[in-house]
Amino acid sequence: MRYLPTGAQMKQGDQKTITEMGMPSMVLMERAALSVVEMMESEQLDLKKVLVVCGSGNNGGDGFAVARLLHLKGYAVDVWFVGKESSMTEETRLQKQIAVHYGVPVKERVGEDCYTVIVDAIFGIGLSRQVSGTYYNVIENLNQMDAIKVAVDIPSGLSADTGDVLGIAFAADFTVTFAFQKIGMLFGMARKLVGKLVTASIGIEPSVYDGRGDVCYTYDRTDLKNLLPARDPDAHKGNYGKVLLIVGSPGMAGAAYFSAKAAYLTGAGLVQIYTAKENQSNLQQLLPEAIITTYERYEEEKLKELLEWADVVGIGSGLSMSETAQHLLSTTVRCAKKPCMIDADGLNILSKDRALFEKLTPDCILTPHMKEMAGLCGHSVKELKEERFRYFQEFLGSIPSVCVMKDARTLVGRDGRPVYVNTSGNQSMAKGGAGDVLGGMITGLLAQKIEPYEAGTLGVFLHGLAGDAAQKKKGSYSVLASDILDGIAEVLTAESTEMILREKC
Ligand SMILES: NC(=O)C1=CN([C@@H]2O[C@H](COP(=O)(O)OP(=O)(O)OC[C@H]3O[C@@H](n4cnc5c(N)ncnc54)[C@H](OP(=O)(O)O)[C@@H]3O)[C@@H](O)[C@H]2O)[C@@H](O)CC1
Ligand SMILES: Nc1ncnc2c1ncn2[C@@H]1O[C@H](COP(=O)(O)OP(=O)(O)O)[C@@H](O)[C@H]1O
Ligand SMILES: [K+]
Repeated sequence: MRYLPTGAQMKQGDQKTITEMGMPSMVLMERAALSVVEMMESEQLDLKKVLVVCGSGNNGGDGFAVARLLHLKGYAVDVWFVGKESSMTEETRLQKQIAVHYGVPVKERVGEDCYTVIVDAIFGIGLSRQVSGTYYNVIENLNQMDAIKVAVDIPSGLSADTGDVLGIAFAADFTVTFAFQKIGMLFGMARKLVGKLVTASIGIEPSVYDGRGDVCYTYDRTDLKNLLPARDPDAHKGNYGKVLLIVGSPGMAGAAYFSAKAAYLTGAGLVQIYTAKENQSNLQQLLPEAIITTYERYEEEKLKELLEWADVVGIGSGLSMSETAQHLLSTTVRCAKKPCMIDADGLNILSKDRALFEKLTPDCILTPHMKEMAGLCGHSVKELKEERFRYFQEFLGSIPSVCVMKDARTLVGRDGRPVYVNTSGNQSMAKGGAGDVLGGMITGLLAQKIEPYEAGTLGVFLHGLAGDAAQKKKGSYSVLASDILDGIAEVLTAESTEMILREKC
């Protein structure tokens, strides 16, 4: 697990390390600068002639230290100081003095010199407003130079909170960020402008955020071994839960197939699909492992019997918004009294039926994509994209349930719990059926007695890993939902083989 702080949270982390651990700010800065130099050398950048562009804040201080370290290693370095003397921080003033004492050339302007590498240390996480005037011109000028571009901590001009470009931003080939990837780097233009990202450890420990519910986090592949439910050698299918999937209207057998197969592949013990009669023979052929039960019209007693049978329920994928679908959802939400994942048309129905919305429980997980989320929370997709965290938190405050807001960077949350931001997955997954697979995976995890919030975070993470495995085989254009299904098996096979090996050691 790794934290993804905002700019303000990162500053608190810096301060806590300085005041509570007694780590001097100048030592953090030295380590920050060392990590930038180390990256430049390990990436074998052509360091024949380096320009380090420094602002007045501590980002500029890092820059002066980088310049000094490179100079001491014998590389030709110039510093271009573009900040204001009057607003320099104490550390930056000191770093500038030290650099000058060591003989680093500090220039007020740069001429026609050709640089092989440009290091951007103008603004870091302290950028607080739109970039304009001279700073704008400098960044525009740097972007036009023909050199490898390295950003210190974050490309200048990018918001560390949202990834928005505040007027103009440095377009980096490499960014060395300190202690933690900042949350803004995952969104918007930041994904293009950060270039290759290196996160350098400089002495600010993750424990600075322990116990705080307001700092977002993500998972990495190494977390899987602690997250996956154990498989008992004495187990029988009953141990891994009975899943009821109420999915697939006429012509939508695919949604039922993808979600049911995903639930099985993620480890569920037994899957029953309750679907429209028309889908029966297709589904029986596609997935003989599933129990197929069908309806021609809404039958309350039959549905209640199935809800009684199930340990967990998934409803909505390909369900349509017919009257039958509305009855199915209404009875499920009101009567299920067990973990319940609601997806797709289930959410569209919910957004039009406020009385039913009020019946949501802590056992429910909603999995809207941005358009479905817009219907649920009453804000447009554009507004959601601009202020995703604000509206997501607001929505979480209005329901007792877990919400998985799907996008290129999916968020998972529950009121009172930190927001998980997914960093697995890729653009090949922007295809019909990918969401049905996710719904099935989350339901499959619920069936293995994983709590809804954890089933949401783990399901989303695994789904992205499965998409990454699919992209490795099929590239960015040709991945189908069925390839993501294959990806689940690939990721879990690798993980369970490792588990078996660990147990044998
Ligand atoms: N010990 C530590 O703390 C460590 C910190 N570290 C490093 O420090 C960085 C954070 O440093 P920071 O907080 O000093 O802010 P930074 O990003 O340099 O910029 C602030 C300056 O920019 C100015 N300014 C802002 N917006 C502006 C605009 N649009 N247009 C014009 N000016 C604008 C602002 O001016 P003001 O708002 O005061 O007018 C102020 O002068 C961090 O990213 C990392 O690199 C590491 O060494 C690890 C240890
Ligand atoms: N560019 C992307 N990067 C990462 N994940 C993506 C990307 N595009 C789509 N996905 C994932 O694929 C799934 C698509 O879900 P959804 O829109 O509900 O699809 P459908 O309704 O067609 O099944 C979501 O889990 C989403 O996070
Ligand atoms: K920078």
